[in-house]
Amino acid sequence: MTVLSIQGLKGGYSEVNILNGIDLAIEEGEILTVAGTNGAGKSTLAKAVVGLLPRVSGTVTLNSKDVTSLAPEKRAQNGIGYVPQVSNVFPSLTIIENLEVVEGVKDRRSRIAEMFRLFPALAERKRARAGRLSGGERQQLAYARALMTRPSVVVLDEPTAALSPALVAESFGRIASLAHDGTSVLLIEQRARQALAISNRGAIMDGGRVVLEGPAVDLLNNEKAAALYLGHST
Ligand SMILES: Nc1ncnc2c1ncn2[C@@H]1O[C@H](COP(=O)(O)OP(=O)(O)OP(=O)(O)O)[C@@H](O)[C@H]1O
Repeated sequence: MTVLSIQGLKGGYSEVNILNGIDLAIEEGEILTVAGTNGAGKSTLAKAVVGLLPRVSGTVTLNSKDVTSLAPEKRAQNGIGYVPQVSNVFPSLTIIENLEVVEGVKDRRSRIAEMFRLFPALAERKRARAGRLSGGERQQLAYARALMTRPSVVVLDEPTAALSPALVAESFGRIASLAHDGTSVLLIEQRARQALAISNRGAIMDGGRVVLEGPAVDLLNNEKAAALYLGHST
């Protein structure tokens, strides 16, 4: 079943389009990696999907419902989770407070308990202020916040960007298990090879367009993709 469908998406921050017509779809429990050059429009695509891009045309459909005209809060309530690249937690609030302030959560107590089960490191430090957490803990909290509403799809914008190398593999493992549990993932990543290695499908953006798309394994073996977009193999 298609969970998220993006059709003919164009838009930007002003009258100049950054996205020049994007068509993508993600099935249930699938990870779709979006990679590409710097400035290709990957973060802008993430913003368009979650409702934060000021100017868009085209459609975003979630579980067969057209959510294009919905505000970000409504999209979240409908099942789109988002972990932005920066500002993804409230530094002055404690871990537990960061979870308590997520809007649109029905069974809050049990969801918080579930998040502490999924992220035991957060449970241990639940009264610590988010601003005092390590990069890895902070990211776990950002994931937990995004998962509070039981999203059908989570949009992760460069989740490994601020992590030490030791934590990168752990982060990809966490993303894989999210999808294994049935959550679809739109994964924006600079570490394209590692991201594709845990993905079902991949798309490569350049100049606001998808220039290559297909099964992740095909992209990993595609010489053009490797030479132009995937960088070193480490
Ligand atoms: N808030 C903004 N206002 C105006 N232009 C912006 C804004 N954010 C990004 N842009 C522009 O949109 C274009 C695409 O940026 P975007 O961040 O989406 O690229 P990206 O593919 O995510 O790149 P990177 O991998 O470097 O983060 C760039 O030309 C950028 O300068």
